[in-house]
Amino acid sequence: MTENYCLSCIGYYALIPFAVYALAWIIDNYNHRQKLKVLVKQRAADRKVNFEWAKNNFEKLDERRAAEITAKEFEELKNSLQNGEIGPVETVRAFQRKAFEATEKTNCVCLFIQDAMETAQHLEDLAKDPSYQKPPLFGVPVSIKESIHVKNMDSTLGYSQNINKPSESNSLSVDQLIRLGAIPFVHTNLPIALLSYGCSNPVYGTTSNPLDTSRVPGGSSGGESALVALGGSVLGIGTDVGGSIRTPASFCGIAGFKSSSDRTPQLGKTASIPGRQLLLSVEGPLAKNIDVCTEYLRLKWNDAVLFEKDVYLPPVRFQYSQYMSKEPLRIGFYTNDGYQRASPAYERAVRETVQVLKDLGHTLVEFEVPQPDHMYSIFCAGATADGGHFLMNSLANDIIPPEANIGFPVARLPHFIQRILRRYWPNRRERQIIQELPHDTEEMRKMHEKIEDYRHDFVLAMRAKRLDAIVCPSFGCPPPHHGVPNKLLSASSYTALYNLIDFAAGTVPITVHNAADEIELRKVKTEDSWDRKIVSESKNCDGLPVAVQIAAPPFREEMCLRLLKEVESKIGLYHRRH
Ligand SMILES: CCCCCCCC/C=C\CCCCCCCC(=O)NCC(=O)O
Repeated sequence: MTENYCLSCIGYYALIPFAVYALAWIIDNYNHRQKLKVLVKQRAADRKVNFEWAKNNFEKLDERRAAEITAKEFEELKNSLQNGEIGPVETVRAFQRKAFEATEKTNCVCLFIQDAMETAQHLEDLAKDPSYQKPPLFGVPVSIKESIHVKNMDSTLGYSQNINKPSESNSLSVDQLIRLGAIPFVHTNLPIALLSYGCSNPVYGTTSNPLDTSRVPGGSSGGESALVALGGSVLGIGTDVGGSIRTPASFCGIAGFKSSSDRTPQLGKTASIPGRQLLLSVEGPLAKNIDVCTEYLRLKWNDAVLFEKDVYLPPVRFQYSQYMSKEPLRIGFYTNDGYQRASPAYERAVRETVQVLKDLGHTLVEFEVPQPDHMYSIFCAGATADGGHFLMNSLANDIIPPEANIGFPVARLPHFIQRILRRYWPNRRERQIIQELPHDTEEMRKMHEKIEDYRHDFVLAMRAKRLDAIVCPSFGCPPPHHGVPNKLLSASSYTALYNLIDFAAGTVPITVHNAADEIELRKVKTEDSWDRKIVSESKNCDGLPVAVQIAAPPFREEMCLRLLKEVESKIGLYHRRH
């Protein structure tokens, strides 16, 4: 009896270290969260002061003059700054006002970059010297996605744990923009961790679509698309690893372009998942039309200094011969990628584009995406890189409001449970994704091999039909309501494919959702919750823009831009309206 009593006492004592450890963990966690909450509050207060500063600053410029300046299209703005009709200081002030109004409507600006005023004043002083040669973007204010480093500004990526960690230097792209005469003047909003096409985070809140504020502006460069669409910036720089330039551009009715990864530097931005091997995040432009994107890329690729600063960047200049060519091309097209049927309006947009390209003398050939289920599953594996380990740890370390929640709880489970789920998870498409998430180095190596093999298969499929480029939907559905993107991964398959195979790809808006699309929607068959969400989110969106996507192999960026321009000039929304 006594012996039994002693044994059970020892048993209880043995639990004490565990209890102490658990208690310490709970206290630590609580303290950590409290600290984060303080940081978030502090940032909200600092942001208020920052916005007040911007307001005081732009109010120094007459409102009518500001409106005159911001009404100018990119080319006209550039020329007016070149010929001295307007100056950099007043131009920054004019765009600050417009960006301020845009953020009142959509919450698209994180912070105004205060150094912009100094840069503008410096340019103005330089221009007083008659021998000064104005650089090509002299005085043009540009907006920068928050994940791209700007000296003295945080790149939080929407994590509260990253508040008050300012960048020590500019990213290469920001440095280059300044060298070209441009003035980075705002940092724009994004979804926490960047891996979403919504746009919500605990630090700066939720950005809305300017055309329907109950819907998302797209992501992750959603602050950019909302701002540019509202005229608060003539050129925005975003990043794209699964569609984060093209999706927000499509959702807000503007143009967006991402090159293949070899044509843009990697230095100076914080990637959603650092150390990712094959799915590299790519910086690129968002603007009201594709000409502005092209002009920016022309200047970017013709700047020899860029290639000196990043010795790993292949020194490939802007390829005028591709861009100016009038040679008819063979172009593949599909309305359905075989993974996720897109809303009818996107299918119609492809059919209308195909007709336009045929009329222009190109040959259009139907194309089937090889192994679509495999394609999207290995994309998810490649985009998260380590089975979601880094992502889930970073998220677990933060405070995530429900509308910003991008977590996929499966990745948080112990691997032996995930291995069971790989077999028995009820939803087919989710099961396929879980099966590809790597759990050890061998699986990770195999994942990379699968991506390389898939790239090769895709190129062979294009070669078999002798294709130069591909036309397809820009996305699976119209901008969904806030909170939906993270429950509807599959709609991103149309953009994700071109990151997986590292092609150049761009989108231009060419039509709007209409009543006939909604009638067509009634015929759509649904298999799972993703299909059903596509259908429900495609309702009541009359008038929202619909874009088309054009993609081309790496180092054929300029050919891709040429085709986007041809389509936009014929049926593009803005060309038709203005
Ligand atoms: C049960 C399902 C398990 C799901 C595993 C999901 C992995 C999620 C990966 C990708 C989601 C794709 C959404 C695409 C968003 C675009 C991201 C982007 O381009 N970001 C830009 C950047 O990182 O620079």
